Amino acid sequence: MGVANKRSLAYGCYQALQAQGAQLILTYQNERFKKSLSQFIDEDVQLVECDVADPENVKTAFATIKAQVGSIDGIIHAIAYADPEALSGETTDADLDAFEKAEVISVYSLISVAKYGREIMNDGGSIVTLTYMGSERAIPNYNIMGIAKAGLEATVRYLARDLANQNIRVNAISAGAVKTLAVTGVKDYSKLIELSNSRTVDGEGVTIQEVGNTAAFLLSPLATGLVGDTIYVDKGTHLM
Ligand SMILES: NC(=O)c1ccc[n+]([C@@H]2O[C@H](COP(=O)([O-])OP(=O)(O)OC[C@H]3O[C@@H](n4cnc5c(N)ncnc54)[C@H](O)[C@@H]3O)[C@@H](O)[C@H]2O)c1
Repeated sequence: MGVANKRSLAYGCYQALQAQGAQLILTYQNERFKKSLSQFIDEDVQLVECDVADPENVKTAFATIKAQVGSIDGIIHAIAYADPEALSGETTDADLDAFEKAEVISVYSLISVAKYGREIMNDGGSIVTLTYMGSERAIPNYNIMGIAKAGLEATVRYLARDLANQNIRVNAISAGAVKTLAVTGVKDYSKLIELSNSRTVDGEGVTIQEVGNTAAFLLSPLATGLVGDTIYVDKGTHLM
């Protein structure tokens, strides 16, 4: 869930999972994204509409997936949104509407995805979401999205506890900064990426392939020991 274009972190996940022979289904937000996907995604990959702003859409999307394939083994949730006006200045500038929107799309969506996804998920399944270090540190302009990511990481822990009775694992990847559509909403995002890259072990930013490979690992039985965790995949930025 969350491939917008070839720069998307979810596209790195798509590529990594495809390399492992997974059968993939992509969900897209609306027709505009579907059009974009159809230009570079293999024709045999199923595309299902799912605007997570309304949980009813999530319910419908998983019902559609059930009708098409029966059951699934994993979900990658790579979705977040906040109005660009809320991703600049100070946290007190954000109004309640902007805050609620960010929480609904970036946090509650993981709950609704888990709620309806678990109904069609096989024993031993795995759910992975994408988060960012702005959950723990006050990153310039990240503001309410940092608060949302803190909520998302807490959501991962609670879902991990609750889905354990179905033998489904839930984890998060905390990715380093990568230039994607979502990041361009953050004011001065180029500076953020530059600073982030300058603090990696070799001065080069993490790639979407590296993020995707970790996602493929987390979906696989190699990661059965990882439950409710947030794993940094940022080439060391969080340490420096
Ligand atoms: N790019 C980074 O530096 C970075 C770092 C750490 C974490 N992340 C996280 O990775 C995830 C993926 O973002 P990305 O950077 O690949 O950007 P992206 O713009 O490629 O992907 C964001 C996706 O969210 C989807 N989305 C937004 N609102 C939606 C809605 N209402 N319903 C359904 N889908 C919706 C968009 O359609 C898009 O596919 C996000 O959670 C983001 O916060 C990104």
